[in-house]
Amino acid sequence: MACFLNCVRFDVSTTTTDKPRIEGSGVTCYNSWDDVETLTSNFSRLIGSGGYSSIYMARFSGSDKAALKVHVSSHSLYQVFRLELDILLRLQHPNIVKLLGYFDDSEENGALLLEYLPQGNLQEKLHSSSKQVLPWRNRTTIAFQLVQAIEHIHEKCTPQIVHGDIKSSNVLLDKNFDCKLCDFGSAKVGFSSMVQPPTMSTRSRQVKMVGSPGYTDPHYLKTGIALKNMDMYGFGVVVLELVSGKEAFSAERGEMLVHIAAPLIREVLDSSVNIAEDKVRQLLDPRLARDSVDIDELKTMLNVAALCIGNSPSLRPSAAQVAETLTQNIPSLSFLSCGKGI
Ligand SMILES: Nc1ncnc2c1ncn2[C@@H]1O[C@H](COP(=O)(O)OP(=O)(O)OP(=O)(O)O)[C@@H](O)[C@H]1O
Repeated sequence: MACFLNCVRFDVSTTTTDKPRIEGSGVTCYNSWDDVETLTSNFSRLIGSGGYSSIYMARFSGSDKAALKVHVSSHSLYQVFRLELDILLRLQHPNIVKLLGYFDDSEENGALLLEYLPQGNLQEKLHSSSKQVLPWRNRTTIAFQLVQAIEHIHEKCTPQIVHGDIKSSNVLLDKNFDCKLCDFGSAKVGFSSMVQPPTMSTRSRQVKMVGSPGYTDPHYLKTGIALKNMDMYGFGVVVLELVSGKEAFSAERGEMLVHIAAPLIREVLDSSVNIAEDKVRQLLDPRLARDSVDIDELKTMLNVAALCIGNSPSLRPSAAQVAETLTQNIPSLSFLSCGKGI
């Protein structure tokens, strides 16, 4: 927290005495930095942090828990905040984190008030040393809900949105372990998703600084063009994490999960349903009891992951196709799909 507070500039000129106002969408617009301080009891509890922001526990309407995401104060990061705000103002989906309010000084400082997700992020749930193991049923449900959120931004929003940073730490979990996609700070909207980022060196055709290790589509690294199937690649890696309980990238061993899983993935793609059960189970998270995991469901999850991380982006399935495959092959998901299409 200390680091964050050093970075934020508390500019008195940005503080006005205007009262918060509730906009048409039901989102509250806070006009004063004092309101932000009050919401977080003066930034007293840090609950998460990312590359560009710190997330504090907040109280919304005096009592309900909420999370306040404060972007580091700078002119360039203000654009990241504004992008995330504009996107969240447009989105309403049960598997996408809900925006409750925001503060925007129109120059450098911005904060997003979000619904609070008490179970934290999926990365911590899967890879922390906690004894609590996420059951198989929750893992398949999370995969399905995540792909529904992706389908929503890809297919049901005009203009379309490419999230650009699908990874397990951007998947939050509510009290029932239902998933909510968050962090739209790397998103690309409409035609901007086709534009090469400025970090692209035209001579070497190498993107200098993009993506999260272990999750970034190699095709994006080569071309710098953010397409929907880049999100499907990140999704495929998250499915591999759900299956194996292994991290997408182990800094300790310098190892990527996609490389560890590559031999099995190749076999899955070659032989699909005929692959030997023992072989498939080799990648399964050893913390899951063998008989708690149906072999056909496991094969379906692996098959989906394999197709999503495939080398040829144009052959990757769409989010809608993955959602359909999952519901057709994992019976416990069929009742969830009844509420689809929000
Ligand atoms: N609404 C929320 N409820 C509970 N925890 C949250 C919430 N939003 C974020 N967090 C926590 O804070 C972490 C960082 O959030 P987020 O990914 O939005 O920040 P970021 O700065 O955009 O990160 P990145 O470095 O990935 O760009 C999450 O992984 C999660 O642990």
